Amino acid sequence: MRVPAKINLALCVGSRRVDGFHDLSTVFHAVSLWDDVVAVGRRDGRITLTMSGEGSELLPCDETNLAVRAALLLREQAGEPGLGADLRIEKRVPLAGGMAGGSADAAGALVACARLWGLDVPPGELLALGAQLGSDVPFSLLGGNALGRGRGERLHPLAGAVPLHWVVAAAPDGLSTPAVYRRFDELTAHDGLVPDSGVPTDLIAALESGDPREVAPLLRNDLQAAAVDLHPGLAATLDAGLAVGALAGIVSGSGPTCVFLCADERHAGAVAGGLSSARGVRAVQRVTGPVPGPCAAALPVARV
Ligand SMILES: C[C@@](CO)(OP(=O)(O)O)[C@H](O)COP(=O)(O)OP(=O)(O)OC[C@H]1O[C@@H](n2ccc(N)nc2=O)[C@H](O)[C@@H]1O
Ligand SMILES: Nc1ncnc2c1ncn2[C@@H]1O[C@H](COP(=O)(O)OP(=O)(O)O)[C@@H](O)[C@H]1O
Repeated sequence: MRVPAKINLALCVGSRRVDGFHDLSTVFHAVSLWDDVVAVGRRDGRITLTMSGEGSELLPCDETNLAVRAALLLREQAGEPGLGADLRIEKRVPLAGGMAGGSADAAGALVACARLWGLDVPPGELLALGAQLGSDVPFSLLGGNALGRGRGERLHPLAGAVPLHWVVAAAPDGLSTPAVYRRFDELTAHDGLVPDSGVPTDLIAALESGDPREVAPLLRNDLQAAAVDLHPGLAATLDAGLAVGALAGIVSGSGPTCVFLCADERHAGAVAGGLSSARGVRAVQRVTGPVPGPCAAALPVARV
């Protein structure tokens, strides 16, 4: 089961709610960088996990891993405690990079286990289970382009199938999502700013046009200042991408991965080449989006 990473073309962050989450309007965009999740049956009712690839040596394989939690939640929901599985994950999405790799693994485990165990779970129910595991998990199931509201879990699929070309610049380390949201709260309070989670309608219209030059000036990430504050090297990475000709550069979600929008495939090749030796950039990859998630047909495309 191949599950894509995401970037946020717009991440409009509102105030912190009483439950500790922030209200959002975010335009999710799934890109061609995937974690692979496989579930193989076992008869002893145990759920085990082995991981390889990007950052996997830093992750526990016990019941704190999002993929194991996903399998346990699905089994509990099915009311079949005897169901077992060996989960195997090949990671390619940068760990703690703001590209929702953990959410992709949880989404992959839900779908792979549902198939393995022969459970007929309607896609809408899978999305609801995903939302219990993390705010980004429903989008990892859906993929494509989607507007996320609430804490990011309420999804409206968006039109816009023309591929956009991106260069992804991974950082040598990760950033903690809660720490970035906390820094966002501190910075907005300090600067007297009013957080605004209004829907970015201009960006949504530009995305529908498929013209990267229309999309570029409308990319927006309200968490970017907080991520750069916690990881000052990101400012140089963003500058380096613009210096080698990217149409626009932005921190992906809570960071520290930076993504650069390019005009077409050739341009992406040139930008990737220019960025590959930039200081503070661990790895550079070219990707396109949108790409479908494993439950792509779960919801109809909406007009917002
Ligand atoms: C910032 C975003 C943008 O898509 O993703 P990443 O860039 O980290 O991948 C998301 O909002 C992250 O979603 P996800 O990583 O699933 O977060 P969760 O597990 O639900 O929550 C982790 C923590 O992040 C904070 N959080 C998350 C979502 C939200 N709308 N408001 C928040 O304040 C809370 O502190 C929460 O305890
Ligand atoms: N299977 C998993 N893959 C990645 N991270 C996981 C996984 N299970 C739990 N986590 C936890 O989720 C955190 C966020 O990881 P990740 O989803 O890669 O980044 P981000 O939230 O920035 O997109 C990790 O630091 C780790 O503690």
